[in-house]
Amino acid sequence: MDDLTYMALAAKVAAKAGPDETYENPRVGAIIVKNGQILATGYHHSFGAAHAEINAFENLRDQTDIVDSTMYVTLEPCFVTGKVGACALAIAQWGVKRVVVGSFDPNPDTHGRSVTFLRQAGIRVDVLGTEDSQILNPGFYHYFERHLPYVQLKLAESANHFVASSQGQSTKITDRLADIDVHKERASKSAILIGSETMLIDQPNLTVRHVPINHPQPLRVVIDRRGRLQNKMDRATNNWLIFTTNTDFAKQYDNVLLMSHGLLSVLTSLASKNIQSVMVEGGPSLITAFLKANLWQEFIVYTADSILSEDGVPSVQPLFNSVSSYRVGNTLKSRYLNDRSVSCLQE
Ligand SMILES: NC(=O)C1=CN([C@@H]2O[C@H](COP(=O)(O)OP(=O)(O)OC[C@H]3O[C@@H](n4cnc5c(N)ncnc54)[C@H](OP(=O)(O)O)[C@@H]3O)[C@@H](O)[C@H]2O)C=CC1
Ligand SMILES: Nc1c(N[C@@H]2O[C@H](COP(=O)(O)O)[C@@H](O)[C@H]2O)[nH]c(=O)[nH]c1=O
Ligand SMILES: [Zn+2]
Repeated sequence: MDDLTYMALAAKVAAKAGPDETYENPRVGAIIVKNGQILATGYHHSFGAAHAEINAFENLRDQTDIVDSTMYVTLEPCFVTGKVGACALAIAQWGVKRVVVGSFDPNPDTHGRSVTFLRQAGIRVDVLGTEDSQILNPGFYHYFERHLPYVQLKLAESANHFVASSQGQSTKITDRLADIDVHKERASKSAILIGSETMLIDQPNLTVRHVPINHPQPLRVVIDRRGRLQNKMDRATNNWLIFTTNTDFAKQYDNVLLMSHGLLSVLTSLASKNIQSVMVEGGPSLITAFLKANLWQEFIVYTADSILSEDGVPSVQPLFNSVSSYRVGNTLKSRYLNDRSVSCLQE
């Protein structure tokens, strides 16, 4: 097998973890090859857990076999010690002869540094420049390359395209199976964002509850330009972040921030708080504003099989073709991408 085939295999191994499990960490796969034989594979299972390279090493039947082997890894090994030790340092000590990297790490803490370090340690390093890692981790690359959170818009609608049964009403649309899927989507994000009307009408929790997580809950964010939540601060306590243009409101609370230039300034502010990805969970007015401002990367719509009254709150109809559409139980999940270069391999 050639380098590209081994790398494609490493990407498949990386995809064994879901984005809801690795959260703000990238999904990474590694393969150890010697004399044309795959000796071990490994991947990053979950946020804060051992990295792919370490797991591959641990999975070797005989760890002395690592000497003079080739390690294929979808993403440049990490250079700095974070939640776990730096993989580049471990690899340099193992006696690996060659490291084949799929893509440079976009994180400036590592970018190019591990490749240089391993070469200086006498290891041959080849960077293939394959796209697997970008496809596996669109949010991770978007955040570090564009310095803005990856924005996923999301709505749940009835079969006849309404998001609520009437104005001022909260309506449960999705069933249990779809809710589990929604919560997996939530679990892969750093923050969940809603508009003020949704906050006032739905009084939502916006937590991950239907799937287990071993990482922090997403930050809950509301855009409330007029400051209508001013007298309802019992719900939006310190755990929530509120963006407003109402200076009096912003002066009163530490978790209420002034937004100066519309939605882009909200995203810029979130990026400065290390928020890598945001799920915008409605309502339709806010989703439309993100679409119009072209400040989105992905839009998912859950279409239930139920019918709501024609007096309901209309959903947002995407004017582009979905890149994937499949059933989650009785619900149709459609995914639309703004940047067609980002594929949907993460499913
Ligand atoms: N089924 C589903 O998936 C969902 C259904 N819903 C339902 O939808 C209904 C509410 O819908 P909707 O009124 O659209 O609610 P939104 O949550 O979108 O809130 C609307 C408010 O958002 C703010 N807003 C609008 N445009 C912008 C902009 N460009 N920049 C910043 N803020 C903006 C405005 O308030 P201000 O000017 O004060 O900032 C506006 O009044 C409810 O019935 C709710 O139950 C809600 C979410 C999801
Ligand atoms: N009604 C509706 C959704 N509505 C969205 O979910 C929020 C409620 O979240 P929580 O309080 O955590 O359950 C609500 O404010 C709105 O943003 N989502 C869905 O997947 N399906 C649904 O039927
Ligand atoms: Zn690492």
